[in-house]
Amino acid sequence: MGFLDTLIKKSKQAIGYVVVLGVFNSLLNGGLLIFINSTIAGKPFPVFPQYNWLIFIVIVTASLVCSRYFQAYMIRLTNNILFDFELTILTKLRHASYEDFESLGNEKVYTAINDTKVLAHAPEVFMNAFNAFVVILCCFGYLFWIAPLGAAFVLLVMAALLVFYIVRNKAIEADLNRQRDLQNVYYKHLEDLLHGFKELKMSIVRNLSIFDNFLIKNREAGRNISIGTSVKYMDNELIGSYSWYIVMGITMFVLPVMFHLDIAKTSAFLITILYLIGPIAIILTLVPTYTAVKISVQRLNVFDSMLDALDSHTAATVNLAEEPFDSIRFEGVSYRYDKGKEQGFHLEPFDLAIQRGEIVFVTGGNGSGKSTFGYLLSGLYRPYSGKIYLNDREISDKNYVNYSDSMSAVFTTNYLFNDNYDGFELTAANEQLSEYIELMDMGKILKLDGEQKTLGKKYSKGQQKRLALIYALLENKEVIVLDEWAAEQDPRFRRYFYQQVLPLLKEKGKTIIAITHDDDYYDCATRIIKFNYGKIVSDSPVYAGKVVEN
Ligand SMILES: Nc1ncnc2c1ncn2[C@@H]1O[C@H](COP(=O)(O)OP(=O)(O)OP(=O)(O)O)[C@@H](O)[C@H]1O
Repeated sequence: MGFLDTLIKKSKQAIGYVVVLGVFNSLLNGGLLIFINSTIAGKPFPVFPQYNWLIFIVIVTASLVCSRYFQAYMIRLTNNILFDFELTILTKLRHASYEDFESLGNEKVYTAINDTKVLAHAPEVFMNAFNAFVVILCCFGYLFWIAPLGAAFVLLVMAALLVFYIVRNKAIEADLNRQRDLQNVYYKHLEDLLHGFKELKMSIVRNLSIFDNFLIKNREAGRNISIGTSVKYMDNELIGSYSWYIVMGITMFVLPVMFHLDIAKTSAFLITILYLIGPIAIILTLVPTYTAVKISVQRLNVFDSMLDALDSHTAATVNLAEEPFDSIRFEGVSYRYDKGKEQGFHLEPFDLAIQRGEIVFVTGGNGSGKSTFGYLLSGLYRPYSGKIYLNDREISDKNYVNYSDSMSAVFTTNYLFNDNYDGFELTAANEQLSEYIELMDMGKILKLDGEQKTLGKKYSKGQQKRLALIYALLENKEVIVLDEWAAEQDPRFRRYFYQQVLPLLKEKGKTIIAITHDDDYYDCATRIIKFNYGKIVSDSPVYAGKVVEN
C-alpha cells in the first residue's frame, strides 16, 4: 500500500470520531464566549442564574476533557501513521533489487523519511484547522446575532487584511525556493569538503578554490537571501499582529458611530475578536502546511513508484539454499546498464557453466565487465536477456532471493556491519571461528572476549577484507564469490591466500569464483575466464599449474 493510501485509510477511520469531538469542543468554546460576554454585560445565564459559577466550571471542565481526548487521539493517530510509513519504507527497501537501490540513491531514502514526517502530521494540522474554523464560525455567528451590519463590516476588514497577508507570504516563497536551491548546492560542496578532506589538505589551489569560489560564495548568497526573507517575514508577522489592532480600533471607534453599537455590544465584539486571534493563527498555518504536504506527496509518489516496480521481483521464495550445490549455468545471458538504449556499457550474450569444486578466476582489463559479471553471478543484477540455472533449476523472479542466498560474496567495496545480523557465535568457544581467524592470520588482532556484537571495524583495508572473508566462511555456503579480494593483501599473504587458502577451501568442498588481476597466481585456479570489452574472449582450463589456451 502506498503512502497516500495509508494516510487516507487511517484518516478515514479517524475522521468521524475526530469531527464529532472537534465540533463538540468548538461549540463548548463558543458557548464559553457567549457566557463570558453575557456575564460582562450583566446578563446572567437564563437557567439557574444563582449557579452561574458552576455552569462556567462545567463548561470549562468539559472543554478541557474534550481537548485532552482530541489531542491524545491525534498524537496516537500521527504516531501510528508515522510507524506505518516507516514500515512501508523499510519493507520496500528490503525487497528492492540491488539495481533499483543503486539507481535510487541514499539521499532519496533520507528525503522520503523526512517527507513521511510532514505527511504524518498533516491530519493533525488539518483537524486543528477544522476545529479552528468551527470556532471562527461560532464567533461570527454570535457577532451577526448581536449586530449583523457591524459583523459584516468586521468580516470584510478581516478578510481584506488576511488576503494582504497571504499575498505577501506567497512573495516570500520564491525567495525560499532560491534559498533551498543554494542549500542543496552547499551540501554538495560540503560533502566534497568532508569526504575529500585528505585530498583538499594535499593541494593549496584546491583548498582555496573550494572555499573561495564555492563554499564562501554560496554562503554569502545564502546569507543575503536569508536576511531579505527574514526581514520580509518579520514585516509580515508584524503586519499580521498589528492587523488585530486595526480591527480592534475599528470596533472601538468606527462601529459605535457607524452602526450605533452600545458599550455592551462593543465590548462583546472586542472580546470575540480577541477570542478569534488563536483560531485564525491556526488557519494561517494551513497555507505553508498545504504546500509542504503537496511537495512531500509528489516526492513520495516518485519514491513509491520506483520501489513498487521492484516488489514483484521478490514476490515469493523457493528454497534453493538448502540443496547441495551442483552447478550454475548461464544461457544467452546479457546485461545492459542502460536497459536497452544502445548507450553505455553492456555485457554481450554469453553461455557458461560452473561446476561444483571449481576454482574459477575471472580476469580482464579495467572496465571489461568482470564486476558486472560478478553481480549477475551473485544475483544482485538480473540479466537483460537469457537465463540462469542453479542445479538445472531456472532462476526466476520468484527465487532470486534464494539464489543469492545460496552463495557468499565479498565485494570490492565490502561493508562490515555494526551488529551481528547473522547471529554468529562470536566467542572463543566457536571452533570454526577460531579456525578461520587462524587461517586469515588475524589471531593477534581479533580478541574474542565473548561480549562483542561484532569483531570490530577499525582495521586496515587488507584486514577488513580478511574479516569479511571470515564472516563469509562462517555462513557455510558452498559457493563463494570474491571480487579482487587479494588486491589489498601484502605479497606474503597474497601468495599464502592463493597457494594455501584456496586449495584448502576447495578441499572443504567450496566452489570459488574469484575476480582477479593477479596473473602470477593463475596456476592456482582450475579455470580462467577472460573478459574484454563486455565479452568473454577466452575460457581456459588449468592443468598441472598451466593455463591451457583454447
Ligand atoms: N552503475 C553503473 N551504471 C552504468 N555503467 C556502469 C555502472 N557500473 C559500471 N558501469 C560501467 O560498466 C563497465 C564495466 O564495469 P565493471 O565494473 O564491470 O568493470 P571491471 O572489469 O570490473 O573493471 P575493474 O577491473 O576496473 O574493476 C565500465 O565501463 C563502467 O563504466
